[in-house]
Amino acid sequence: MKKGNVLIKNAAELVTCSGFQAKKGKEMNDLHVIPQGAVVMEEGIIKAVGTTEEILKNYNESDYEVIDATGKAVLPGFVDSHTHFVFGGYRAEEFSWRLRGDSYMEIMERGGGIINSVRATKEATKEELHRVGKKRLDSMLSFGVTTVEGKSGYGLDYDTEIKQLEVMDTLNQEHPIDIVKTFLGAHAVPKDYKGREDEFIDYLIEQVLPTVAERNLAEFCDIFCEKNVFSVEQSRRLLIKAKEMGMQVKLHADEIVQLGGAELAAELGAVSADHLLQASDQGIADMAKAGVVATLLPATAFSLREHYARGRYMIDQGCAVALASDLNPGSCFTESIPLVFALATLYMKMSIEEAVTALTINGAAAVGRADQIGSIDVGKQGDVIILEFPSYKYIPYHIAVSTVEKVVKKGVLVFDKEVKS
Ligand SMILES: N=CN[C@@H](CCC(=O)O)C(=O)O
Ligand SMILES: [Zn+2]
Repeated sequence: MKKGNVLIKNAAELVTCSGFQAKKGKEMNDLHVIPQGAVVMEEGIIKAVGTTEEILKNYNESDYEVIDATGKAVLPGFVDSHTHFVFGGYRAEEFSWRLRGDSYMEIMERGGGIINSVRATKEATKEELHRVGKKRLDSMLSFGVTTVEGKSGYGLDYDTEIKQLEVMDTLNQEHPIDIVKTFLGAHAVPKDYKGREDEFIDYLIEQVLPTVAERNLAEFCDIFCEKNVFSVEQSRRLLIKAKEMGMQVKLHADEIVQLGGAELAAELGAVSADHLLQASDQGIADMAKAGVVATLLPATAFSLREHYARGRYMIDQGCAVALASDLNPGSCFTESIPLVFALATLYMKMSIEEAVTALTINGAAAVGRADQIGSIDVGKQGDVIILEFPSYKYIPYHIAVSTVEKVVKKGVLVFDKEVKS
């Protein structure tokens, strides 16, 4: 039997999330569920999808590793489309300061925040970053994540930004989770460039971006477009150059202050704009029109005790919404997909169906891979999860606890809660 040949049968619900592009507005409620479903994968690619009766008529079980999913729901693997999972050090002290009342930006403005992680990441060896990165990927896999986006941004200089991207490259080759790399050299203003932000953007454009693009070290370029970080004009300048060098673009937009990041994302044809807690009505309308995925990060709002992004309103305005963890050492140290589900459904007024879409096909769209992953469709990569419960509705219902029992990646069983190591 060839590697990657799997037949999963008798799924109480086969939640296909069928589609090859982002789902917008009302489409987000449509999960395309097949009761008593089955899926066949050959050499890691989905070959057939249907009811178990149909599939067993046409495929011989002896040719496959068979997984009996009786009483269980099967879904596409989750796509966590916004993380900063490769970083050195921790910032637990800052968390306690925030509990005391200090704000995220106050800590950043007095020289803490991202800059603290930059120092620790510069000091960390590649081996250390690899070890902690792998540990975090293992944890994500246990939550059913099969593809993750990972950003650099804790270097802010050539050597450390490249080091982070290279570590992600190695992990991508070794770990079952696929990693989509994003260059976030403009994540904060380094101390030496305070007040000279334009020169720092010039430095990134002239001295770092060309290597990232030439060596194909990242598919995306991102920027923290925020008051007291990088302006709309600086963001536009960097991202236009990144596009000219063949990269796709994303933005950390309108997180703390309404700056016009959502409007800029639409103007530039960004693949996604992320955070969006303060996005304006006009920005949301522009994003819906331009087809920019709105990537919402409710665990960050929760951790910072901010109000949540207007997910319900964005969907009602016709946006495609994705959800992601935002795993990072500062504003949101969690890889918990169940927490994201709980917050999106309970506090952002998203239906369970919309939340499932946001973490599967729309997560895939947010990393430019909706044609390859994010749904159980013939021709796509065989990335699926099997829950320990019969319906996808158990995901947020079992509050903040993982319901994922098994993970199949490219047709291979890579995580099984039942098998104790
Ligand atoms: N907001 C900016 N960047 C990160 C936080 C990074 C950090 O605090 O280390 C985010 O997406 O939440
Ligand atoms: Zn981020």
